Amino acid sequence: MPHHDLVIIGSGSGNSLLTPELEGLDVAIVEKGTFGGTCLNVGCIPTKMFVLPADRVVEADDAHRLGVAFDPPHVDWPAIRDRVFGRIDPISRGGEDYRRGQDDVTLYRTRARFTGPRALLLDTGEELTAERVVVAAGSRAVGLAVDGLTGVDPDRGVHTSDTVMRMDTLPPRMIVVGGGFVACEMAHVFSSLGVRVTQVQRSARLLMAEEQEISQRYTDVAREHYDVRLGTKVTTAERVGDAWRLTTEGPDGGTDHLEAEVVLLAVGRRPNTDLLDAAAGGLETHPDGRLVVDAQQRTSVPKVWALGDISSEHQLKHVANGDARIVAHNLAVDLGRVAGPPREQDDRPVPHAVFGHPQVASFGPTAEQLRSDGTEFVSYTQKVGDVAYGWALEDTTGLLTVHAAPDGRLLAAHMVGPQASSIIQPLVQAASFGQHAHDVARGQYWIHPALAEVVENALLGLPLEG
Ligand SMILES: Cc1cc2nc3c(=O)[nH]c(=O)nc-3n(C[C@H](O)[C@H](O)[C@H](O)COP(=O)(O)OP(=O)(O)OC[C@H]3O[C@@H](n4cnc5c(N)ncnc54)[C@H](O)[C@@H]3O)c2cc1C
Ligand SMILES: NC(=O)c1ccc[n+]([C@@H]2O[C@H](COP(=O)([O-])OP(=O)(O)OC[C@H]3O[C@@H](n4cnc5c(N)ncnc54)[C@H](O)[C@@H]3O)[C@@H](O)[C@H]2O)c1
Repeated sequence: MPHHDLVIIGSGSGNSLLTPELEGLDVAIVEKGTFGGTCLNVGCIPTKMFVLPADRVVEADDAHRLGVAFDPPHVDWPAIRDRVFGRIDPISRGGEDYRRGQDDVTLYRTRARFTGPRALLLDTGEELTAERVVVAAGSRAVGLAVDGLTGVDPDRGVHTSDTVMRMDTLPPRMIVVGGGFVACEMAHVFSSLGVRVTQVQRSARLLMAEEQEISQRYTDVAREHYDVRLGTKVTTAERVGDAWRLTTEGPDGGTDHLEAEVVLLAVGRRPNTDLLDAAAGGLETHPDGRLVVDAQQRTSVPKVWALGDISSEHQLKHVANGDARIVAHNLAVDLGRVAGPPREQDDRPVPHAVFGHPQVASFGPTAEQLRSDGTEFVSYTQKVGDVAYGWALEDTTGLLTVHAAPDGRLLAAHMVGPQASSIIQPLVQAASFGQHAHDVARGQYWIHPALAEVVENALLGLPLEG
């Protein structure tokens, strides 16, 4: 039975663990799916590459407000799709070939599950043991339990984000079920590319977890672009010819029927612990299936660490990468290759962005959460349309809300609007380093008349003490 110094389960963020400090170890990587994991192959990177042409279409359509008109776009789906995967697939293959070429790395292209602490059985029948194990097995899209919908079936038009980006042709109609990150980004992409999209969201707004006004504005804009059904759930599904007919129940209890060639299920992701027989490995899990880890990313079993979606409450790539940096360091400390102490998670804010139309970006609690926690705070909302670049953009919907402690510490920022994912970063920095809001605003020049003046003005608007 092969015994390795280190076994890594999952080649997404797990593949970035092998820093120079770990050189020379006998390492095994076990990967059951496409090499490189979710972000590279079916997640962050392809989705954002699809969002870009979608943004172009919306911008061109919107340009009449600036005095410029374009003809309706010609959308070449195979060209759009092949640009994306023509770039990504070779990176995945190259990464796999590189690992195969390393003398001290063994790649097992199959599923692993635990049979005991640091003991694994592969679907090929091979058994492995290891001195150290890192579980980086990620998460997967969940399905929808609805009568008539017998699971994800891309050949019959029932997709998740794993398959929808590789469709041969664009369908005339698509029903997107869900109102979170994936659903909103995909509804933006496919509606902009000419598909008649209906988004079905069981809650009262899209992106419900966002600050209420941001979620409301996002929902209002989405409704201008495609059909959004709020407070609506899918009750049954049936196949009608080449299409799906979904029966829905609306907020007033009334039923309706929606038809589309493609149904995209975007109703959340669950950690892959069940595929791993985590319990057999002695690994404790949270009620939602995540592995329990401490601040050093150690699981409940000695010399077994975990990182990324399998253990994190944030299913975000920058968080998985941060976890991987901690685990790589702590492995090196454990091996005596670098001096301690081990690294720990700190309380830095975790930002996220939704690359829909418009973009949404945020970190920290919403006003509602701050109030229910009894936190003392002050707020200011700066409209994008009220700064000079916002005039240039003719922006009517963008805004940035900042929440701060009365002493000037930034607690949260929530933005909807153009390039929100980048605009918000100076606020993430200020909050991460404990900078005073007014120091950030007045301790530097803000390029005029750049969009970042939204940040400057939001900070200056905060009614702080002193
Ligand atoms: C459509 C979409 C868009 C996204 N966009 C963004 C974004 O813009 N920004 C952002 O920050 N995040 C985004 N995310 C989230 C981000 O992709 C994930 O948080 C991140 O990829 C998680 O990395 P990971 O290493 O934990 O898991 P993964 O990258 O999923 O790696 C886990 C690997 O483990 C393998 N595996 C699982 N179980 C086993 C087993 N038992 N044996 C062997 N191998 C196994 C899997 O096949 C997989 O390759 C997006 C996700 C999706 C689905
Ligand atoms: N830009 C990004 O950073 C990005 C993009 C995509 C995904 N992600 C990550 O991946 C995670 C998963 O994304 P997601 O959009 O699948 O999940 P999500 O948790 O963001 O949204 C799930 C949505 O499905 C709805 N839902 C859940 N169960 C349902 C049911 N039975 N019927 C109808 N609706 C139901 C919820 O109300 C919610 O609107 C995100 O939380 C995020 O961390 C990040």
